[in-house]
Amino acid sequence: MSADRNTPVLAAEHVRFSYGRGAEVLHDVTLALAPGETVGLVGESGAGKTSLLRLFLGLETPTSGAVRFDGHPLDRRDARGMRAFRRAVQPVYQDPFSSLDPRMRVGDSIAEPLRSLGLPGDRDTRTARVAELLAAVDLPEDAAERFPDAFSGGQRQRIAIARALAPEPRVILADEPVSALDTSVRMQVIELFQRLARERGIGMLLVSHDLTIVSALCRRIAVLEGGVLVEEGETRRVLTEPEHDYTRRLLASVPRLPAV
Ligand SMILES: Nc1ncnc2c1ncn2[C@@H]1O[C@H](COP(=O)(O)OP(=O)(O)OP(=O)(O)O)[C@@H](O)[C@H]1O
Repeated sequence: MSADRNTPVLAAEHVRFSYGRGAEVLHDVTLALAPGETVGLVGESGAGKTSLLRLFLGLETPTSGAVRFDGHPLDRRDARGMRAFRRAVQPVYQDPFSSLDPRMRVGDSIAEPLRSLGLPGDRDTRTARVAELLAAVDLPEDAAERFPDAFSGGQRQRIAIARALAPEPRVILADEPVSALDTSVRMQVIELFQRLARERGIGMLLVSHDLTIVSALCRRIAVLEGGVLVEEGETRRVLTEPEHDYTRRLLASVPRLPAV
C-alpha cells in the first residue's frame, strides 16, 4: 500500500458514529492527518474525542462516512492492508498502570508488537531493538529484565511509548497520555513526544482536554463540541484568534496558557 507525500496518513471523511443503537456521538466529522503532522483534538468531557480516536485506530466502524489509511478505506477483510495499518498506527493510552501486563518483563512487553505483527527478527535482533527503544525513551538497558511494578508512572508511560515505537509507526494516537501522571513528570513525557515528532518525523493525534499540553505538542488543533468538529486550524491561530464561541469558552476556562 503506497501513497504520495500529500495523501493524509489518516483521514476521517464525513464520519457519523453511534455505539450500537445509542444516540449518535459523532456528527459528520472530517479530519485529516498529513504525514508527520501533529494534531491536537480538544473538547470537553463527552465531546467524542476518544470515540474519534477509536475510529482512527480501527477499533470502531463508522455508521456512515469513512476512515482512510493512506487514502484507502479501512477494510477488515483486507488482511495485508490491515497489517500495514496496525504497524503504522500505534496507540498510547492514558493509564500506563493498566496498559502494561504486570506479569510480562518490560523487554517482552516492548517486543510484543514485533511478534504480534509478525515482523521478522531473531532473539538477538529483538534484544538489540529493545535496548535501542529503551534508550530512545531515556530508560536504562537493564529495565528490560524487570517487571512494570518496579517503575514509576512516568517511567511506565515511557515503556508504553517504547512499545508503541517498536514497529516504527508513522503515527501515534495518544489518548490523554500524561493526564494520569504527576505534574512533575508530565513535562518530561511531553518533551519526549516532542523529540519523537521532531527526530523521527512521527505524526501524532493527541487527545486532550488540556490546551496547554496540546499547544506544546501540536501544530494544529481540532475542536470537538458535542460530536461536531466546530473549529480546526493552526495552533497559534486557534489559541489567539478563535473563530468559534465554543473554542473561546474552552480557552477562557484555561487559567493560563504559555506563550505559543
Ligand atoms: N462504550 C460506549 N458505549 C456507549 N456510549 C459510549 C461509549 N463510550 C463513550 N460513549 C458515549 O459517547 C459520547 C462521547 O464519549 P467519548 O468518550 O468519546 O468523549 P470524550 O470527549 O473522549 O470524553 P472524555 O474527555 O470524558 O474522555 C459520550 O456521550 C459517551 O457517554
